[in-house]
Amino acid sequence: MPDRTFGLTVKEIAGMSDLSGKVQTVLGLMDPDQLGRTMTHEHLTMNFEYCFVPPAPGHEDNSLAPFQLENMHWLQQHAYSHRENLLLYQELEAVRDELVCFKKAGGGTIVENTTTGITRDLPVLRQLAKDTGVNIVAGAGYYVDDTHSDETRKMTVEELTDVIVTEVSHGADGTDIRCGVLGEIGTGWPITESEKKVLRATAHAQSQLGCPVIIHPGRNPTAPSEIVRVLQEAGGDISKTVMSHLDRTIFDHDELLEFAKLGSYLEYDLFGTEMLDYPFNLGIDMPNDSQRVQTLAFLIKEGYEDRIVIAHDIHTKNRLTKYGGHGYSHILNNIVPKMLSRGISQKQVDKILIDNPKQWLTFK
Ligand SMILES: CCC(=O)NCCS(=O)(=O)O
Repeated sequence: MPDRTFGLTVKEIAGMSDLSGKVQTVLGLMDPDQLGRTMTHEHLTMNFEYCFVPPAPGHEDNSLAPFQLENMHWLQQHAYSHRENLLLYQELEAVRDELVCFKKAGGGTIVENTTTGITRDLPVLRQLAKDTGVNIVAGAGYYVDDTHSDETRKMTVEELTDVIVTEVSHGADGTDIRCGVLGEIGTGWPITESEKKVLRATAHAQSQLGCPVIIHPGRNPTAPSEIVRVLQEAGGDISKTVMSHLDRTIFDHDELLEFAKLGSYLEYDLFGTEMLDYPFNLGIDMPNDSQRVQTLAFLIKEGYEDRIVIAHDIHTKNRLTKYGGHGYSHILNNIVPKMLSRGISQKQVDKILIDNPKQWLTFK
C-alpha cells in the first residue's frame, strides 16, 4: 500500500474512521441523536452577487431602493435584481437573532450549504453555533462552474479530491474548522467539464470518508438523474446523497417517481419562496408552499417518506424576518401545521425533520 494517497497518509485516512457513527459540526463531532429537527439546506452567510440579474426596463428605481416596506413585495418578486439583497453576509446580527428564534421554535440543527465560490465563512459559522446553541454543519467542495476559479478549473480530479477530503478531515479555508457534508456541490445545465470533475472528486471523497453529499442540480428535469449517473460511475453512494431544489427542477409526477427510484434523498428546499417569474429559467413556474406540501404528500403516498428532507435555502436578505420575510423558522411554525392538516402524520413529519437528516448526516 503506498504511504500517501492524494497527499494524505495511510494513518490519516485510517484516522477518518473516527468519524464513523458521528455527525461533524463546526464545533466538533456529535452524537446523531442530539441533532433534533434539522433544516438540511440553508445559508447563514454568503455572497450571491455573481447571480445579479439586471432589472427589467421600468424597474431600475426598485433595484436601487433601500430596504423599506414599500419595496419589500418588489424584492420578493425580483430578489436577484437588487445587488445589496444578494449580500447575506452583511446580516450576521439578524441571522444570529433568527437562529435563537429557530431554537425556541424547536429547531436543533442547520446544514449550512455555502461552498467555495459563494464565500463560505467558517469562523462566522463557528461563532453563530457558539452564540445560539444551534448545531451547524458546514459544507465542503465547490459551487457551480461560473464561480470556479482558474486554479479550480486546472485541477485534476485527484487534486480536487484531496482538497475536499482535507476540508472534512482537517479543516477548510486555512482554519481548523471541519466540514461535515460535501456540498452544496454546484452544477448547471448542461453540466460543464469542470463541474463533472468536481462531481467525480466528490464521489471519490465520499467513498473515502463515508460522508453525506448534497447536490445543486441545473434547472432541467433530466439534470438530477444525469448527476446521479456521474456520481455512481465514480463510486459515489447515492443512498447518502441529497438532491436539492427538486421544487424548481422536476414537475411531472411520473418523472419524479422515475428519479426517486434512483435512491437519493429528495429535497424540497425552497419553502417560503414565492415568485411569478423565476429569472434563471423563465419557462419554470415556481410552486408555492401549498403545492410543495402536496408534492410531499404524493411522495409519501408513493412510499418515499424515508427519503424526503426539507428546508428554506435562505440565500437573500429579503427572506429574513428583519425584512418582512419568512425566516428560518417558517417550516417549523407554518409548514408543519399545514403538513398535518393535509394528512401527513406527526410520525412522518418527524421522519422528514429528524430521522432522515440524522441518517443522512451520520458518517458510515
Ligand atoms: C446559493 C443558493 C442556491 O444556489 N440556491 C438555489 C437557488 S435556485 O437555483 O433554486 O434558484
